[in-house]
Amino acid sequence: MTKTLIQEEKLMNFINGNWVNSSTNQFKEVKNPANLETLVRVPLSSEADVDEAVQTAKKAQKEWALVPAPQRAEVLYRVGLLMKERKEDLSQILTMENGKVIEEARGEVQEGIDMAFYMAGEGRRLFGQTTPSELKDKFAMSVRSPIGVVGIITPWNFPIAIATWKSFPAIVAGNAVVWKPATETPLMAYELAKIFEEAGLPKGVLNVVFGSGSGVGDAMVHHKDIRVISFTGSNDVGRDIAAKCGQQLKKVSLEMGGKNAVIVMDDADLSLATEGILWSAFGTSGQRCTACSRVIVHEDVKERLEERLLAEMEKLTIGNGLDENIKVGPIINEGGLEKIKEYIKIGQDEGAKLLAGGYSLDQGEYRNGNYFAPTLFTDATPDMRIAQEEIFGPVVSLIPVKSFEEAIEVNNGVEYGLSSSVFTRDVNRVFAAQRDLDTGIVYVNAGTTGAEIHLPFGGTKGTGNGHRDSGVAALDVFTEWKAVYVDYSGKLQRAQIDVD
Ligand SMILES: NC(=O)C1=CN([C@@H]2O[C@H](COP(=O)(O)OP(=O)(O)OC[C@H]3O[C@@H](n4cnc5c(N)ncnc54)[C@H](OP(=O)(O)O)[C@@H]3O)[C@@H](O)[C@H]2O)C=CC1
Ligand SMILES: O=C(O)CCC(=O)C(=O)O
Repeated sequence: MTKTLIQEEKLMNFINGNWVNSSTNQFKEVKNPANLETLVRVPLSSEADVDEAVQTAKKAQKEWALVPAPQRAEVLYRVGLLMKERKEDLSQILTMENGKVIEEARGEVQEGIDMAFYMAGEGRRLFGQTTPSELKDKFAMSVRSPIGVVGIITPWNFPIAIATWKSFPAIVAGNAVVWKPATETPLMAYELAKIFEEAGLPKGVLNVVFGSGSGVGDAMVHHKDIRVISFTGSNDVGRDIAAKCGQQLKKVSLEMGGKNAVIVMDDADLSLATEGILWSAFGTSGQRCTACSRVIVHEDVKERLEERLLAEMEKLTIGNGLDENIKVGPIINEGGLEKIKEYIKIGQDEGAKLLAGGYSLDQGEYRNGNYFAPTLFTDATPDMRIAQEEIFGPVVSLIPVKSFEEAIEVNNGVEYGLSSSVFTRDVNRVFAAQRDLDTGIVYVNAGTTGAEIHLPFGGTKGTGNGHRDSGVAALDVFTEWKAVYVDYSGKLQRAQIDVD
């Protein structure tokens, strides 16, 4: 019944406010990971399509930048209202194309709605600074200026939320956007573009070009008129994009992988910790950049935690996320499934003890989908590959430690720095942990996922390059600071001279 929500058989690009065919006439089938049913065909566009979108965006941006920011914000406000009105349909389509369970899909769509209203508010803020001048009768201030055409490249795991984290601040700040969504999940992009169209966004301010990373994504990275690239995805691709942008002196914001840990101290509420681990390790089938894939546990509570986790894992229902009773949905595709299987073998070869899961499900009702059982390793050591590398699946490894200090060291001993969490009742440890955990996000007595949109989202070290999505911080990616001096003395005054 829900498949009827998808009205198109083939998608088109959205350029200059029109739905247009790609120049290649080539398509890829998009499948529902829960049953491998074909949902839609997505165009594989070309460099020429990217160029058309950029030229149109460039023209539209000049006008858009002159629209007062509070009016730009009104469009976002209407986008938020429309998203809210269509929340259930959007959530079901999201579950079909991505596989995440329906309650999580609703949560993701809600993030987009929240972002729309939050960024609409920015239209009446977009604060700059005023500051005294060194000279008499002179006024000094700094203002945020739009940058021009921005390119956003988004992944499949949060196909609507991440797009809103990037496109909403870009648009409210007066930029025009060219967006390449992940090929696996084009339907959310199609739906969001339709909503923008209905909300009255002027033609050309948002353009969507579907296609592969190596085709469309790379063409965007190299296009001289795209002045910023905001990317979320894997580390390899992010590094490559950063190098190419560096050569062109193009601003680039990167949000990449994670190897996030929950620390469970000897004084923790174990029932709460179990719940936090379960939700952040197996929610979205572990396919979150913030997913918990390590549990750093004090040796005194290790066995009790293992028992609790095993008992709760048995209750996890696996299947098609459209069923409200399902807790763990499928893996996005065959490639993702294979990668997880490889890591199970690596973990076993390294000597970690497999306590639960470790296999894919391919019989009976699971025959036509990409399902993997929630998996628990224990007695992993910090240097093992399963404790260092991003798996992007429902696999979590317990690493025993002897002290709080060791726990912090193990947490920080990975190349990534996105999210971390500590379960403890000791207020001194809470404050020391939030200071010493080298991650962009720290949770206390909660799992590693569940970011709120008005706080900065991103990580340290190999997770990014110092920029942030979400919150006011996102505006820094999509604006340039301009310093403005107004001299009203009526004479030429010179700063930077020695007045003594
Ligand atoms: N830190 C964060 O905020 C987040 C990080 N992630 C990370 O994303 C990864 C999973 O996403 P996944 O989609 O597999 O990542 P990828 O890096 O493969 O893809 C991300 C996006 O980049 C595009 N792309 C691929 N190659 C290129 C290229 N050479 N030039 C330009 N664009 C390109 C992809 O296109 P196409 O779809 O066509 O391949 C897709 O739109 C995980 O590592 C996860 O940790 C995910 C979410 C949040
Ligand atoms: O879990 C969160 O807080 C957000 C996760 C996310 O955006 C991601 O994994 O891409």
